[in-house]
This record gives sequence, C-alpha cells and structure tokens, in this order.
Amino acid sequence: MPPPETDTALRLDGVVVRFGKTGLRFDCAIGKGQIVAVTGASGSGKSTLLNVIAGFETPDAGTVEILGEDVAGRDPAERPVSVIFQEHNLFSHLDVSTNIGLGIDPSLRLGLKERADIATALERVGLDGFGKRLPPTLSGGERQRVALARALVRRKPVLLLDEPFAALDPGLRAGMSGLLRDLHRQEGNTMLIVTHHPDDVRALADSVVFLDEGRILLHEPTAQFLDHSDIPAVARFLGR
Ligand SMILES: Nc1ncnc2c1ncn2[C@@H]1O[C@H](COP(=O)(O)OP(=O)(O)OP(=O)(O)O)[C@@H](O)[C@H]1O
Repeated sequence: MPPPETDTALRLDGVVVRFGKTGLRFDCAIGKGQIVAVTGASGSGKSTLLNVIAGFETPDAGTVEILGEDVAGRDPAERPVSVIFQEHNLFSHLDVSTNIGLGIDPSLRLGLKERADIATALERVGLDGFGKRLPPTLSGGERQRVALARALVRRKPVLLLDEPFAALDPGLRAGMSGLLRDLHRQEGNTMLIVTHHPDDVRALADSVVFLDEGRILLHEPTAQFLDHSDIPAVARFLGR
C-alpha cells in the first residue's frame, strides 16, 4: 500500500546490500508521520535496513529517498534522520546535559538557546534535574531516555530506533512506549522502531514492516499484520 508521492517520508527502491554471499533487498514506501514497527527473526535484516536509511551502510544498488530527496552520497549527519541504538552510545565521562548537547553541536558550542533546548528535552523525557549526572550513575531506562532527549534536540523529521526496549523490564517498556507515543503526538515525525515483541507492535505501530531472510515480506497496517496466522514466519513471531 504505497502512500501518495507527496506524503512519502521514506522510499527504498531496489536497494541491495551484499555481505559476501548474503544478499539483502529492500523495497518499500513509508508515509509521513507513521509509526512503523520493523520486525522479523534474528538476522532477517532489520538493523541493515535502518543503517541503509541512516547512511551507515552504503547499498550496492538501488535508491534511498528521504522526504522526496535521493540521499546517495549524503553522510549520516547530513540526512534528516536521527538514530537511537540499543547501546545508547552515551559518553560515560560527560554529564547528561553535555551528552545531549552533542546532538546539537558535536563541538559543543552551545549558547543560551541551545541550553534551554537541552533543559526542555530533559523535561519532555521525564529527566528534569538530571543534567549534571554522569551516565554510569543512571539506570538503563534513564540512559535510554537521555538517548531519546539527544535525538529530540536534533529536530530531525525521521527517527530510527533500533531495539529501544531491549534492555528494559516490562514496566519500563510500557513507560518508554507511552513516552514515544506522546512525543510522536507532539512532533508528528516518522518513526521506525525495530522490535522483537508483538506487545510493542500492538502498543505503538500504525503499520508493520516484516522482514524474512533479507527481504521485506510484508508491509501492512498493524491490525492486518496481527491477524496473520497463515504465514509460518509471522505465526512464529506472534507465538502462534
Ligand atoms: N557488516 C556485516 N558483515 C557481514 N554480514 C553482515 C554485516 N551486517 C549484517 N550482516 C548479515 O546480514 C544479515 C542481516 O543482519 P542484521 O543485523 O541486519 O539482522 P537483524 O534482523 O537486525 O538481526 P538481529 O535481530 O539479530 O539484530 C545477517 O545474516 C548478518 O549476519
């Protein structure tokens, strides 16, 4: 169900990535403002799909368009995309505010406006007053929210999250899920969220990209996806 051209946030056309004998191929179109769950078995290509969009992986063939623009040759920092990885990538020796400031300016030339933006981002992720703490003193869930705040200050229209819930217990997963939904309501950005859990799909996603052996097997609305028992790979994912 490709969205109309003007409403397209992401379009991958004949994208091929080869790792030795392994070949992955992605074709899809994702509408602006959608929350999309990216799922499938381990090794099916979820992280590679995100890396291609973010510019960390260069395809061997095909085109990647973001908001109507072919982004071939554009470095990750130049793309209208923020990425949150499972490992957060926070610097342990820098306090929380400084870690977030790196999202605005890697050389940390931060004026009053930027400092105010950092304080607002901390407030939005529920970490008001945490600015001077060092990452090792935070819980896993708090570190995850710092990573989210750092992505927020970058103000990019596309947000890619690679297993943002992986290190969180069920209570924190629900909290993070609610936070992402609230932020999405306020920002209206396009989010792709890699997850292994049907609960996250149900809680968050408008549609689901389901990968199987390096291909996008399905891209459909969440309700339709959750109804599939006829495809063995999907039934396995849903625990049926
Ligand atoms: N840099 C690389 N070099 C060689 N092979 C790679 C590389 N990155 C990914 N692959 C291979 O590509 C395939 C897809 O990997 P990818 O990490 O995208 O899967 P995934 O669905 O994200 O897996 P997981 O859920 O386990 O994180 C796998 O077979 C993997 O071994």
